[in-house]
Amino acid sequence: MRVDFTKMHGLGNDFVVLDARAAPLPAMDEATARAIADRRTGIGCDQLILLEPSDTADFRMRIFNHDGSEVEACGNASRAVALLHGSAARVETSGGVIAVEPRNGGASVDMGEPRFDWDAIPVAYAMDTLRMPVGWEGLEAPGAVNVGNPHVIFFVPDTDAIPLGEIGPEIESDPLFPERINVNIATIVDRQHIRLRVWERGAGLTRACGTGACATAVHAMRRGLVEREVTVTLPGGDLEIAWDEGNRIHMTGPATESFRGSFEWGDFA
Ligand SMILES: N[C@H](CCC[C@H](N)C(=O)O)C(=O)O
Repeated sequence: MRVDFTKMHGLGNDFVVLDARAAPLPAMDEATARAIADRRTGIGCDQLILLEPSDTADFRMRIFNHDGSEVEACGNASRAVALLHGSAARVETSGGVIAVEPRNGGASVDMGEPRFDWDAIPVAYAMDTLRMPVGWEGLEAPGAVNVGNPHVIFFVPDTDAIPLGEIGPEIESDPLFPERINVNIATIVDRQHIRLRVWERGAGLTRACGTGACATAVHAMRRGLVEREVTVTLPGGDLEIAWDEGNRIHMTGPATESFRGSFEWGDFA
C-alpha cells in the first residue's frame, strides 16, 4: 500500500505526519513507528504523528516517539498539525483534548491544565528523594509537572554547561518515574525569559520540546520566579508560554512543512 507523508518540524523538533482521517491506514505499532523514525534506514524523525478520526474532537492525534513508544502529548507537533489542518481545531490526544489555531506561520495551542500532584506525574514516591546526579548535590531538588505528558525540571545556573547527553538517559529511566520522564534543564534569565534544553523521553536530545517549555514555564511561575507570560528559548528557537487565570497553558510558536513524500507500507511494517 502506497502511503503519503508530510515531513514537518517545530523549531527543529521534527515529525513524519501520516493522515488517516479520510481513509484508514494499516494498524500502527511500535516496531513500524520505530522503523519509519530511524534516521538511517527510515524516513527519520523525533516523533511520528498519526492523524485519525475522533468521536470527541475534530480529529485525533497519536504520537509515537523515535523509540516507538506511544505517548500522550507533543507541543511542537500540535502546532505542526494546526498548520497542516489549516484552521482552528479541537484535537483529541491520549493526554486530553487540546485546541490548536494556525497563526502567523505557526500556531497557538491551548494545552489544557497542568497537574502537579505526584501521582498524576506519575512519580513512585516523594520527589525530594530523586537521586541527584553526581556533582549536583548543591542544587535544589527538581520539580515535576504533567502537561499531558510527564516532565521533571531542574533549575541550574547555566543550562549549556550541563552534560545533558550523559545524565539525560539516567534521569529519564530513574525508578522514581514509572512511565519514564522528559528531562528539562532550565536557566532563569529574567522574569520574562527562560533558557531550556530537554532530553526527551523516547527521543533523546531534541532541538525543542513544546511540552517541556510549558512544564518548565508553569513550574517557574508557580515558584514565583517568572511572570505568567514568558519567552522560553530552546536550542531551536523561542516559544511564548502563558498560564492564564483559568489555569490553562497557552503555547505560541512557529511550525514548518519541510517536504512531502510517499512510501510502501511494507517497506517499514
Ligand atoms: N518525548 C515526549 C513526546 C514529545 C514531546 C515534544 N516533542 C514536544 O514538542 O512536546 C514524551 O515522551 O512525553
